[in-house]
Amino acid sequence: MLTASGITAGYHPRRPVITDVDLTVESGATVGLAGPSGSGKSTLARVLSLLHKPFAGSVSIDGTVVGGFRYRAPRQYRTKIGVLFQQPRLSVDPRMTLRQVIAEPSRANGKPDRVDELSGLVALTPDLLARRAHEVSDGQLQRACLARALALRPAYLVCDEMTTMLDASTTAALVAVIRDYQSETGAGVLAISHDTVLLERWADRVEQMRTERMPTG
Ligand SMILES: Nc1ncnc2c1ncn2[C@@H]1O[C@H](COP(=O)(O)OP(=O)(O)OP(=O)(O)O)[C@@H](O)[C@H]1O
Repeated sequence: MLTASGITAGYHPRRPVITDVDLTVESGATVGLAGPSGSGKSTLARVLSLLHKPFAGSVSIDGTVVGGFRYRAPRQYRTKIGVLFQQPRLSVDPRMTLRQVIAEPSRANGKPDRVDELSGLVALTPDLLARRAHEVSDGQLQRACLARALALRPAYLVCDEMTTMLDASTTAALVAVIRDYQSETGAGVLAISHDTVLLERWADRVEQMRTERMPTG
């Protein structure tokens, strides 16, 4: 289980974006997270991915409270969680080829890269693997980001508006890849989306992010 307990988090200690939020993603389950824009879904996703330190509360993985966030997150926990963001371009060095993007987590962790296997999974051809991030479409780049997210065989996958920039057929293809990965490995998935139709189809249950304060702007 990937669990957030009593999370209060945000970008200014006096104005937290989320207050005392609990959320659990069970192994093998797909949990949807819906809620209005600005309600803090991405903030919670970043806390659960150990990328953002909360003001209060804890994240635990399979029963153990994780001791640190960001660069202080222990590697054995960080690598258990794969993350996909809405805008693949913001999470990729544009000078890297897609092959380098997919190989990066394995290289950084001293593991053999599985680029051929992973690229087959997300249907990226050798021709596309040789292109740089700025030379491919958003959909092709998001396919590479999904392959990268699966590279270390994470026990949990956090998908934050992963499909917002994509057309319907790429969305369906990526969701299918995640479903297959899940049935093979028993991974738990957190799926955040504005698209309630997609969430109803994709998730086993859908949680609502409650709003503490109205979004400004
Ligand atoms: N890096 C940041 N610095 C300061 N404020 C931020 C930052 N990121 C998000 N916020 C603010 O935190 C609030 C919650 O944002 P967040 O992205 O978590 O919500 P969300 O529910 O994911 O919204 P959306 O559905 O629009 O993505 C918003 O008011 C946003 O402006």
